[in-house]
Order: sequence, then structure tokens, then C-alpha cells
Amino acid sequence: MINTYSIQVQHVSKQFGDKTVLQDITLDVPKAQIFGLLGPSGSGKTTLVRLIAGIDAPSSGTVHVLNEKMPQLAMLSRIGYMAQSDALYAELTAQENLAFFAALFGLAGTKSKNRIQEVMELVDLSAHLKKQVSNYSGGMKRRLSLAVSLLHEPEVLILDEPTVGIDPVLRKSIWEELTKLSARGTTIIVTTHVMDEADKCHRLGMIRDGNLTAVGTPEELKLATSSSTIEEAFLYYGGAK
Ligand SMILES: Nc1ncnc2c1ncn2[C@@H]1O[C@H](COP(=O)(O)OP(=O)(O)OP(=O)(O)O)[C@@H](O)[C@H]1O
Repeated sequence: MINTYSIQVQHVSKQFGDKTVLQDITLDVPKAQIFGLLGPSGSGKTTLVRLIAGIDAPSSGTVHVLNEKMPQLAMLSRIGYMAQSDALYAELTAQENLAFFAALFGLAGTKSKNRIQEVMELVDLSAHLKKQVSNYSGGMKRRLSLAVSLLHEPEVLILDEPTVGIDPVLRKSIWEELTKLSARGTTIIVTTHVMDEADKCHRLGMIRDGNLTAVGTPEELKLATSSSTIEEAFLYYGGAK
């Protein structure tokens, strides 16, 4: 399957025991697009991005990332994934954490050192490089997790609520960076509850009770629901119970 889509989700369903969490989801994300997944708590966003990242496998249907069928271990180096809960070693410093993940991604020597500096500048944590992560605040841990996901300059970036606990100024600079990354060809899939972030995505998918209820640009979704804001469109598509 060779095409210009970076992410292709086809007829994907996911069950946990007898509970259906995702139902027949079909979704394509072209290269260099920022695709936002919007939905109420428990609607299935995390489950879907975990399938795309290859952390879990669908019960039925297929997921392809960069034309490779997922899950696939070899894809780790081409995907950056930032989970909702931070996967960091609290007893190590930020630098040690980053060096560990850099080695895992095959970065070494000066390349690794330079890249660690770059990503820490990007998330405004350069001054805290040598601090033990157990002394980091919740927001700082989120920023460090984002830095980890960017280390190896992945072609596809998957971010699960990346800006929770991050102040508005830094949130803005992170979004500027995401926009720059996409302009350089990175495909980004991001889950969010924040409506002004949703507006910054090129396309949005609305998810409710494991179903994809609408897909379109923010403008298309507003137009289709006669809404003046994404929040109104979100509520129209069942954002509130
Ligand atoms: N491993 C699991 N076993 C059983 N049920 C699960 C498992 N993982 C997720 N679920 C259930 O799947 C549903 C969707 O969860 P998911 O975390 O994907 O939602 P979400 O949209 O990301 O929510 P939030 O916005 O709160 O993070 C929930 O009802 C959750 O309890």
C-alpha cells in the first residue's frame, strides 16, 4: 500500500473483554498534517492513538503508519510518542533521561548531546537539565516528555494531551514549534480538550463513545454545524452528555 498518507486507520475496532471501546474507525492523515482528536473523557482517544503508535493492536481492522502495518517494533525510530502519563525515570536527572532515550533511538556522541540541548531549549527547560526529575513539577515533566518524543526528529509525532499543566505562554510556543515541524514535513496527531488548540489543527476528528462522528477542517466543522466556535461544534457532535 504505497500512498501519500502518513497514517491510515481502516475499519479499526478495539474491545477490552466484552467492552467495545472503538467501533469501525476509518481515518487517513496526509503527510505534514496536524490532525487533532477531540472527544469527551473516556471516548477512546488514548486507545486510538496507542493503536497508531503501535503500543497495542486492534481487535479488527488495520493501522498503517508510513505504509508499514502496525504494530511493528522497527517503527519505533520513526515515531515519536508522548503518552498521557509521563514515562520518565524520576531518580535520574533530565539529562540522564534524555541520554537514555537518545541511545534507545540510536543517537550517540555529539549528535546526541546537541539534540538534547536543542529539545530542552524548545521546551524551555535548559536551566533544569541537571535537576533530578523527582524535583520537577507536573508541567515540567510534561515538557520533558515532549522533549523526549522530539529527540530523534520522528517523521510522525503522536501527542496525547501534550499541554496539560503547561502555562499559556509556553503552550503558545509549543504550538508554534508543532506548526514549524509540520511545515517541515512532520505528521502530527494530537489529542486535546483545549478548544483554541483544536482551532490550530489542520483537520479534526470528533470522537464520541468509540465512534468517529465527524472529520474536517475546523472551518468545515463550524460551517456544517452553523457554529461560530469549535466549542459549539464540539457540543453539537456530542461533546457533552
Ligand atoms: N486496558 C483497558 N482495559 C479495559 N478498559 C479500558 C482499557 N483502556 C481503556 N479502557 C476503557 O476504554 C474507554 C476509552 O478510554 P480512553 O483512555 O481511550 O479514553 P480517552 O478519550 O482518551 O479519555 P481521556 O480524555 O479521559 O483521556 C474508557 O471507558 C476506558 O475505561
